[in-house]
Amino acid sequence: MGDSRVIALYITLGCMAFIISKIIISILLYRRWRRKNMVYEDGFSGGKMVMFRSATLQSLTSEEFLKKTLKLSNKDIIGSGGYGTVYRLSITDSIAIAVKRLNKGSADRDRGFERELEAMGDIKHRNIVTLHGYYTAPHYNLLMYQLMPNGSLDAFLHGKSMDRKLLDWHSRYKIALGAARGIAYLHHDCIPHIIHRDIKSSNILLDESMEARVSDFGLATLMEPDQTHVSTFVAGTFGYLAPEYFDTGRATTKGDVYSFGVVMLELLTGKKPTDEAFFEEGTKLVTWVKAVVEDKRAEHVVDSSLECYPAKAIDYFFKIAFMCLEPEPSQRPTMTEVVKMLEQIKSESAAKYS
Ligand SMILES: Nc1ncnc2c1ncn2[C@@H]1O[C@H](COP(=O)(O)OP(=O)(O)OP(=O)(O)O)[C@@H](O)[C@H]1O
Repeated sequence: MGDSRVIALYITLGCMAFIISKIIISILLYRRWRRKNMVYEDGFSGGKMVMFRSATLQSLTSEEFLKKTLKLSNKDIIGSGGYGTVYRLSITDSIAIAVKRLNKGSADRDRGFERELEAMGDIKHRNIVTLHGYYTAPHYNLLMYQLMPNGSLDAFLHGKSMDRKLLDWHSRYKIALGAARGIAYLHHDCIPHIIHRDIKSSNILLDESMEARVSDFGLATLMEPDQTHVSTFVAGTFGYLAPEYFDTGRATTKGDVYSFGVVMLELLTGKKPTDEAFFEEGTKLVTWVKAVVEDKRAEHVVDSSLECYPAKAIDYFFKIAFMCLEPEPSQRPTMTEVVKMLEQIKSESAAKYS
């Protein structure tokens, strides 16, 4: 009897020690989380929110936005790049936006930064991702973009192989034409004209109907990219940069045309221009495709996921891409001319597939 009491006492003491240690651990964890959160909150406090004429977010207040932003966690991340991390932020049950948090210290916080953002906020085009507004604080800058439910062209082409199969010839053609229209608008219809400087498949986003929307324009001119991000060279991304850029370092509309030509080849071949295999073999996507197509073996470079495609239309698509990829910038067409040439394909063959 005496023994069983002692055992019961030991069990009770053991349970109490276990519960007390759990409570102490929880308090310590909570205090650590609170401290971290306060540091995070401090980084955002004292900021300013600017909204452009956005019907979607008209009633969103700065406090509400901040409250929601502070709740963002890793599970809300939809992507990250050289300039920061992109999160999905729900505003209401039916409305969500993409918030890009620019890496601490990478943004130029002076007035010039805001002026450029305001210029971007004025741009409304069906092939350009809308910038709803921004929040600028002492330690962070947040950009609020229209959320693109189908992510980036890059993820579609180089992500899961199933996704690539979903991109038939007609979808690829439609994406090329939409992106070309968006870039042409930046080059020729915006005042002042805008040079994108970083045209690539990860900056071509896809809306709910797989229509292309150009994103990230202007960011390359707004700030120096993150030092640790290897794919970004001054402004722009290795694999997409026009050859003259390496000599002059000057961004031009013809440089964007070249990068668009690379995206066209990416669409047709399904190959990533930044693929290490090209560098290892001392070549690039452009050189490889040109050599094979000139050898009249175009079918060898066309993406094998494209099971059925109109050969004539593909030939013309290659021709347009090579015009964009002319080494001499003055020989390249303007983006308006590219749009016109792509539209000709539509009237000739794409209609068959729509
Ligand atoms: N508005 C958006 N809607 C949906 N997804 C987005 C949006 N903006 C960005 N993303 C996703 O986040 C990823 C990262 O975007 P981000 O612009 O930060 O970097 P990147 O373009 O991939 O690279 P870099 O910063 O070097 O240009 C994109 O590839 C895309 O998948």
